Amino acid sequence: MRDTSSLIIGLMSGTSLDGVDGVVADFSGGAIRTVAAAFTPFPPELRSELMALQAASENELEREALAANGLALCYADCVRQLLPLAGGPVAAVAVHGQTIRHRPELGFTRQTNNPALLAELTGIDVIADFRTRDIAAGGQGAPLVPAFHEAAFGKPGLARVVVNIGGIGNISVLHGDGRVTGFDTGPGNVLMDLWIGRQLGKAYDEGGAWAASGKVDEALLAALLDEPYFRQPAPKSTGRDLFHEQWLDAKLARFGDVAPQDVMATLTRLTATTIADAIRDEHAGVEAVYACGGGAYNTTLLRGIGDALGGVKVESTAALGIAPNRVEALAFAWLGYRFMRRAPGNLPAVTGARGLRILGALYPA
Ligand SMILES: Nc1ncnc2c1ncn2[C@@H]1O[C@H](COP(=O)(O)OP(=O)(O)OP(=O)(O)O)[C@@H](O)[C@H]1O
Ligand SMILES: CC(=O)N[C@H]1[C@@H]2OC[C@@H](O2)[C@@H](O)[C@@H]1O[C@H](C)C(=O)O
Repeated sequence: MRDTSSLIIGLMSGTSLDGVDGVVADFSGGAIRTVAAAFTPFPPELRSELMALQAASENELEREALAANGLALCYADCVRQLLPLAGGPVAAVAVHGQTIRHRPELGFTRQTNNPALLAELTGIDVIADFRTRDIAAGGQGAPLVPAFHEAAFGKPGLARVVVNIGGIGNISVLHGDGRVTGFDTGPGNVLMDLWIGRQLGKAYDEGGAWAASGKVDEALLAALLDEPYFRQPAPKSTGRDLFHEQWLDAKLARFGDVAPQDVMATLTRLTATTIADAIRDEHAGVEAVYACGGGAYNTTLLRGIGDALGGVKVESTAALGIAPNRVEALAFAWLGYRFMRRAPGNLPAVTGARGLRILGALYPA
């Protein structure tokens, strides 16, 4: 492996299933610097196949393998956009893959991917499969970003929370004394995206404007909050395996008379409340909350989190120097860098693993 270069490409495609976020990161001299960023949307057929593979279906072995090949083409496309902007030789591509099942309680998680094909297409070392080793060590295999959040945003003496609001939400509590805790809080945008897609044919609620036009239905909110996952102690992680369309429809069944924009306001409040409750349970006196992931662009949601925390300041990670839509790809570049140095990437206090583990597997160029 050419570890003379500290330039790593990180690629993340998350539970929102919108496409691939990529960055070129430079870790020289202990710094964390984004050199370039790119986004490759999924072709609509790939997106709908990846969505279908989230649940059991006919002939899924073959279909998963074919989807993995399609995914590798998208990843390669993102790498091709990034390479001319890198400004030097890239040592490795660190790629998350696409989660299609996450069942740590059964001892597995599946990020579909074809890293061998990506190595073939790019001619660069590929590091993939970041979650399975943590699960093998008894952990959840998720969330993995808290270690990166501490490295990038931690500040001694300050209690900060970083909340990633993608399809699913997860918090990293940086206690300011070196301790880091965190877990998946539940739905981030996944239910909101489902609802606005069904009602208005839009991919998401831009800025949270539609939610802001409705009012929260307290009875529906109580029904949505009546979910054992929210009460389960950490370590815990979740995904579309639990928070899917059927989950939402079962909850909505008794509330057919609630206006669509009020349902939207209530789903937005659900995400805000579960995140705020999780933060409060972890730390009584956080000084600031920084949001990343696409949900950081939803001002109604951020206002909801701040209000639920009694006025704690909630702003995006841009305030700390990293654009919210780049944080996850940067985190996987960082995990790739850790792998190259054979340094552990997991935090047992977060995932529940028996110990620190080196995360990832190498597919040489
Ligand atoms: N301008 C915006 N206004 C409101 N919401 C937005 C905006 N931009 C993005 N989003 C939301 O963010 C989502 C994408 O977020 P992101 O890319 O962080 O998710 P992900 O990485 O796929 O998920 P995860 O972190 O769960 O793996 C979109 O589906 C949408 O709901
Ligand atoms: C299994 C899986 O892909 N989990 C994702 C998902 O998206 C958000 C949340 O659920 C988090 O647990 C994780 O992603 C981030 C990047 C993580 O591992 O920290």
